[in-house]
Amino acid sequence: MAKPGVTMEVGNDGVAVISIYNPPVNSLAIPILAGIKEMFDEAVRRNDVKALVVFGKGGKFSGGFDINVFGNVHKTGDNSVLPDVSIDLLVNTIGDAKKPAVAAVEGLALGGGLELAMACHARIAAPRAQLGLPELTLGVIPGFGGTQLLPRLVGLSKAIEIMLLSKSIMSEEGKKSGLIDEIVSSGELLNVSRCWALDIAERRKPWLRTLHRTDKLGSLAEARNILKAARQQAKQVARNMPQHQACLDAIEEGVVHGAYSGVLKEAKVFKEIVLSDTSKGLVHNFFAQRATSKVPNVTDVGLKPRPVKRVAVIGGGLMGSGIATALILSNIYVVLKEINSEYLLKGVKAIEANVWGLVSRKKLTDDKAQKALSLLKGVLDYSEFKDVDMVIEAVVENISLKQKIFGELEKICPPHCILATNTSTIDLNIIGEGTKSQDRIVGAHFFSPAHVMPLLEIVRTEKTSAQVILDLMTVGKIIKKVPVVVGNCTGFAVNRAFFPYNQGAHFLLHLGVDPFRIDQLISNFGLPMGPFQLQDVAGYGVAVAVKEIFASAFAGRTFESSLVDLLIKNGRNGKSNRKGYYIYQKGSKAKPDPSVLPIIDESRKLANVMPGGKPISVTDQEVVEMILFPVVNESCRVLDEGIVIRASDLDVASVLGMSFPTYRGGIVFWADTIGADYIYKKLKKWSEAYGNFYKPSRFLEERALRGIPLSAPTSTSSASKSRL
Ligand SMILES: C[C@H](O)CC(=O)SCCNC(=O)CCNC(=O)[C@H](O)C(C)(C)COP(=O)(O)OP(=O)(O)OC[C@H]1O[C@@H](n2cnc3c(N)ncnc32)[C@H](O)[C@@H]1OP(=O)(O)O
Repeated sequence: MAKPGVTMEVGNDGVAVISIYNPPVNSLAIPILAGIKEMFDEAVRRNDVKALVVFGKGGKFSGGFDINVFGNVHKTGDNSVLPDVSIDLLVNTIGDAKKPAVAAVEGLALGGGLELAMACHARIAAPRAQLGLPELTLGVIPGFGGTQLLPRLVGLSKAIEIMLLSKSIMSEEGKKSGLIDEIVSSGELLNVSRCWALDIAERRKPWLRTLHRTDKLGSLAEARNILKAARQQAKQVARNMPQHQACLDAIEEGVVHGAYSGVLKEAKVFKEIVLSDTSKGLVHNFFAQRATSKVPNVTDVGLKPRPVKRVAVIGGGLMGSGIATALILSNIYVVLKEINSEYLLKGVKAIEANVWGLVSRKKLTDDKAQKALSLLKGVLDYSEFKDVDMVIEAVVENISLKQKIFGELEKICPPHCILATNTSTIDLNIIGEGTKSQDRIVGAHFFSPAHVMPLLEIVRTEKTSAQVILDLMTVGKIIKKVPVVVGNCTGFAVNRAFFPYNQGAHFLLHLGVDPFRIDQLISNFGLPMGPFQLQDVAGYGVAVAVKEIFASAFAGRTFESSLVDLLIKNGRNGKSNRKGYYIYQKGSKAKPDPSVLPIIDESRKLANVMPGGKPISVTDQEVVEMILFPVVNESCRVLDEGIVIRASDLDVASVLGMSFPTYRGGIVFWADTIGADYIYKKLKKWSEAYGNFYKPSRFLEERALRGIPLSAPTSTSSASKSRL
């Protein structure tokens, strides 16, 4: 196998082809950048070289700067290891070189990869190459000149859109916007790029130095307006994150004072912002997401995923219809089973509404919608189940009903068929109790709405086979979910770790804190909405259904009140009947409903948890902590019991399943930034004042006392308890 590196071949035509090889994505690791510089310098020196072509081997130009370097900077706090690429390599060596260079782009050119291509004097691309500057998703800004190069090629508005939204475009759109000079087939890519480079060298084509261009920038007044609007937009969509405004600062510097000044500003900001907590959280999340696809004894034992072409979904309710939607959108044939034609029709209509909803939001074309819906068949019996590869049961949370269904499935479905349940709380061993198919019973826990939310918790028992887990992971990826393999317990990883989130909010409310203040503070923290609004949106049925389950599974550390029952008794059902904690009117934002306060007072009286009968006084920070630290505490139990393979899996699950802010890295990562000791002491204090709901877990106490991060791997004694 060839070693990663940069090579150069000089042809008889006088073109030097500089090739990057660093699989899997040709990331620009520091030695690769050094190799590019070395080859460029040599090519410029050599008399037999007239022009250069830069190329990425293996079908990909480059996935950008090596993100591992950011990880190392975050560990050490030393940003001096970041190379000076923008000025030294891209401006001086490539942009201002005495010989022209053409980028031959295929597959992808992202981040530093696209910046390298933009510094060249022309870009030839293969069809459907992915082009983008996704640096902001890593909490940094483009740092190889991107903030200056892109606006000069595609204009300010388009460049800002690509950078601020971290939006990739295809080479076809790149051609229209001026980023790409010509699109040719993959087979012709190198030849056309060589000819183009020679044409520039021999003045048959213009020699355009990107940073010298101003033709796409517009007037200063126009630029100022565009930047002002972008800053406003960034304030709204990227609260609590510094990189969006920082990126605009660098762009503005270049517009006002010229490209070189902009590049210098960019380099300075880049080095500072890489040390931000936001970047630490986002880079952690990047690697954490990728780690979820590595499951010991499943993905490392040479198994091959079996094809899953036909799936039966049982139950056409909210979850079943969402799951069926996700499957047909990814070209998987679905048989949807319901118990009567009325429910079946409702389920099919819900799926159609999901699909056409995507069309109206321009996320799907008409043709693709028709194609997806043609893959759906509604049925009222099991006759179509004889040749399905997988069944996903998504009926109501009723143990005996699920047991009956799995007993029937075992008899009807082919022996290879995976038997999955979408239960969100019930123990899988109980569901499969009466069957002999426990090796193929697995949890496929989707989050609502299932065709939108990206997380798929794959729940396995001690008996689920590795092959079945691998197959479901593969299906998860095909339907564009992030599968996270977890162990079997009440609530699995996400609902288990987050049951104290809702209960903590209710506890605080019963201690006298205003629910609208709680919601505001939690949304300021970065969740899309506060716990009470979320409850309105999810519907009170969920709260009622899980109350008993959690109370018995986690006896002694739960908080229950009569509030939801009282709300329902008073004709409130949350968003579904437009009356909950908030009032919901068409076309306007949810508004706090003061008429809910007497109902809350009644519940407070019944719960009687306020010390001395008086509302407690808490700071804004304490409100957030009193809701999220109990979640950290339960997360500790999840880690201790081995419900997740690694702490970072819980981070990913919390971000994708609970919308915990990605830039905070995930629940465990965030907790470690605060420190186990601080969290332990706070919980201990509250448990003394308000009872066992806050009592620190054994795991948290041990980590706090020993000064070990919560994310550090569990000891062998704990690992031996693993449910995985
Ligand atoms: C100075 C500059 O302006 C700063 C930068 O350039 S920052 C980097 C900007 N680039 C990016 O953000 C791109 C990040 N990468 C991606 O989005 C995706 O990996 C991709 C679209 C390139 C490929 O996706 P996909 O085919 O699904 O493969 P994916 O599993 O994500 O990645 C394959 C492997 O490449 C690694 N990888 C991808 N991009 C990488 C990068 N830029 N640096 C280091 N490793 C990278 C992944 O970690 C993964 O490693 P693993 O197999 O050990 O888990």
